[in-house]
Amino acid sequence: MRIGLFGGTFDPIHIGHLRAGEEVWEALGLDEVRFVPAFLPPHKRRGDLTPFGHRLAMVERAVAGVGHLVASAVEAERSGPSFSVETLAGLRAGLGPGPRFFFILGDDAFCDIESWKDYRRLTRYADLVVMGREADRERVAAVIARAFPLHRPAGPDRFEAAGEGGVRLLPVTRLSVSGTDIRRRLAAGRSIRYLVPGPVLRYIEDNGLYRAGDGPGLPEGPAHP
Ligand SMILES: Nc1ncnc2c1ncn2[C@@H]1O[C@H](COP(=O)(O)OP(=O)(O)OP(=O)(O)O)[C@@H](O)[C@H]1O
Ligand SMILES: O=C(O)c1ccc[n+]([C@@H]2O[C@H](COP(=O)([O-])O)[C@@H](O)[C@H]2O)c1
Repeated sequence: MRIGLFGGTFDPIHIGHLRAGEEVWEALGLDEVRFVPAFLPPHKRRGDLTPFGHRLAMVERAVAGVGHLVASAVEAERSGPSFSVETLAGLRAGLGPGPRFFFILGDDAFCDIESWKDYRRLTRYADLVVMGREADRERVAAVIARAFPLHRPAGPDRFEAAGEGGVRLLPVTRLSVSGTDIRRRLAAGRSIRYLVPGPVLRYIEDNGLYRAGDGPGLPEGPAHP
């Protein structure tokens, strides 16, 4: 079984994440892509982070009825930050050597990977799939060379090392949508229709999320500079 794991804060999940997950599923012939909301995102210590239960509920609604896209609560109730290497090691321990995992992340997140916990161990448990634009290929290749020095080019967009998961660059459509922009629009009382799936929009409205003054998600400015 080939399982994609797409981690994120997902505050909220939006059409950019969903379209990217769909394209990775299709391009790599995966059985499923699991969207994994981080219980405590290691690098996003926003005081206004929406509670995990709401972020997971929005992911569940976003993928409902799509068999190959799945919501995963694997990082729920983790004590301390949700380090990806621990998530992958836990999944591997639970499921054995059978499934092949593909950890999916954007090139923005990947270019920061040298600050992640035990990042070199990630390829012990999974292949890394870096979604990005062709234009950013050189920048990503430079990070791969530094962060995964044992991985050697094995094709234009693939890097491999013996006995390890590979690292590959995969161009996907990057819709110009972000959680930050969505939270700002909602805090300003503006529409986010069509930036998130209808059931996610309804969930946000029904639960009063991201509203100025009383919601749990009230960004004052960029989530990160
Ligand atoms: N529009 C998009 N298209 C494809 N991938 C995206 C897009 N936005 C974010 N990602 C990727 O999804 C993963 C999770 O992102 P995250 O949940 O932080 O979303 P975000 O929209 O960037 O949120 P925020 O604006 O709050 O930082 C990261 O690997 C990121 O690179
Ligand atoms: O393991 C780490 O040290 C680590 C540091 C930063 C981010 N991550 C993971 O990367 C994914 C995207 O994170 P973010 O902050 O861009 O939403 C999400 O699954 C995070 O848990 C993981």
